Amino acid sequence: MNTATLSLPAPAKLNLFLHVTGQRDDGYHTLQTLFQFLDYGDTLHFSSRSDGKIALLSNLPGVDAEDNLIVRAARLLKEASGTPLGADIKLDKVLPMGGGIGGGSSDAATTLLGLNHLWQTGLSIDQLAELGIRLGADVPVFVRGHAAWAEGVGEQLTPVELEEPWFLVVAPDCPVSTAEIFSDERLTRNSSPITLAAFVAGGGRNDCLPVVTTRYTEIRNTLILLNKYCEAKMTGTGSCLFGAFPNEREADKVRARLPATLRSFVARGCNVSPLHRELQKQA
Ligand SMILES: C[C@](O)(CO)[C@H](O)COP(=O)(O)OP(=O)(O)OC[C@H]1O[C@@H](n2ccc(N)nc2=O)[C@H](O)[C@@H]1O
Ligand SMILES: Nc1ncnc2c1ncn2[C@@H]1O[C@H](COP(=O)(O)OP(=O)(O)OP(=O)(O)O)[C@@H](O)[C@H]1O
Repeated sequence: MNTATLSLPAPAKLNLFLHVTGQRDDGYHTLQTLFQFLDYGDTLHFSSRSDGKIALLSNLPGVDAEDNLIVRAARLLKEASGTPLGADIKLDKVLPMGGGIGGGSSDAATTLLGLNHLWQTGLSIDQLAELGIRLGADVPVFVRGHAAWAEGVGEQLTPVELEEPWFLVVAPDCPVSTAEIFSDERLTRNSSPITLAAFVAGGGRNDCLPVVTTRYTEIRNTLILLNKYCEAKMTGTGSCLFGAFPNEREADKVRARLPATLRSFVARGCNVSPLHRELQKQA
């Protein structure tokens, strides 16, 4: 039944800053943010099926298969392309969930690009990004695969070239629901827009941070701890915190000083997504 297989990365992202600039009539918030990828993430394995079934062979605790963004992405692509093919999909989950590093969105984007390749459905990146936005605000940047300045709800993307430092990412054992933070009445929703130059000169903050640290003591305490060693920032709506370092050794040194009970990893910032680098090799 299997006709072809493909294994691809689903990397994490960081929001290097995040300003909430307004709220649309549909409730979604308009943002300004800067996305960069990490060379660290989940891995997905795809096998084509001739009987048209979409089967996720790995269980993600707390998420029904039908709600999994991988299955939703596969169904969306199958419907949009009209392919008679299906797929068996396995997920090696590495990224903390509810961490603000975009694990679910990245899994969805890898599924869209992976199956588009495997099924030879021939959709363009623009078409895949349009499908992606239906699954989540963060999916298009993973589909396009380049570090980007983002506006709108995160879908108006301008590719940028940034420095590629090493990051120490710390994941408090404390998943945060994005919807919960965006619905908190204390959230700042009227930040003034800034420019990329202003960010590079040291501007920009994460508007969600005050709400998150008020709601989660564990994240507040982890932020205080990480700030002893570097300028600690939060990605997305949390819970992950990060600091930038000029090389891997410096990042590892700080990591070694953190409590062993605190989940953390060191990864390189990437302007080109590891997914796209891998797909280029397959082309
Ligand atoms: C915070 C970021 O991670 C920054 O990159 C993203 O904007 C969130 O993207 P995401 O996780 O893909 O979020 P979605 O799954 O689209 O949205 C989850 C929920 O968060 C709220 N939400 C999300 C994004 C946004 N710009 N405004 C919102 O108000 C909405 O209530 C939505 O129902
Ligand atoms: N493949 C998937 N991987 C992770 N979460 C998934 C997946 N499919 C569905 N979900 C659901 O999405 C929720 C958010 O997961 P995710 O790990 O993407 O959060 P996040 O990193 O905070 O995302 P973002 O930064 O995009 O807000 C999970 O709690 C889970 O219920």
